[in-house]
Amino acid sequence: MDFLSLSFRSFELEDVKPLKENLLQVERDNFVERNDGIKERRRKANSGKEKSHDELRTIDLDEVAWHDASDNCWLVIYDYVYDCTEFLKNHPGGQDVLLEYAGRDATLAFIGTGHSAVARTTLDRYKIGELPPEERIFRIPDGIKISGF
Ligand code: HEM
Repeated sequence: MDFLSLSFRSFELEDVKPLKENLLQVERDNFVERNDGIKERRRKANSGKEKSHDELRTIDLDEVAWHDASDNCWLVIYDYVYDCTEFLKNHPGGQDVLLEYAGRDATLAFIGTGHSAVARTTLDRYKIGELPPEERIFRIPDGIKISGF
């Protein structure tokens, strides 16, 4: 009986060791796979961002002016065009201040109200285009550089 149980135990221990090692290896492989997946998604997201920035649509002031209503509200800030229609109801400063500038340039109002870096980052979500070079007033050679844009 003693001999039997001893030999059974030693068989058990030897059997578990490689199993544990296999499980650890599977865990390691999964981790590497997950990590590679995350890296790949980040790489794609970043390259997408750069691409969309390069391919920004040119929108002139005349087209912007047509979007001056609460269900269709575009703003120009620092020569970029933003579709703020969806953002109107979420703006911490209220809808009215945005609607005052619907369809036109709101750069000085935006800068003048001392928006935070968070607000400037929020802007990125709504960017749809930029003014043609001949209509820009800030982003021209030797123009005023506004930090954060
Ligand atoms: C799409 C453009 C805009 C975005 C994304 C935006 C975003 C924000 C955000 C995130 C805040 C919270 C405070 C902060 O983080 O700075 C804020 C506050 C405010 N915004 Fe805007 N904003 C925009 C345009 C404007 C414009 C054109 C005006 C015009 C005057 C304005 C007036 C205000 C005011 C007065 C507050 C202060 C609210 C308070 O503290 O009670 N915003 N905005």
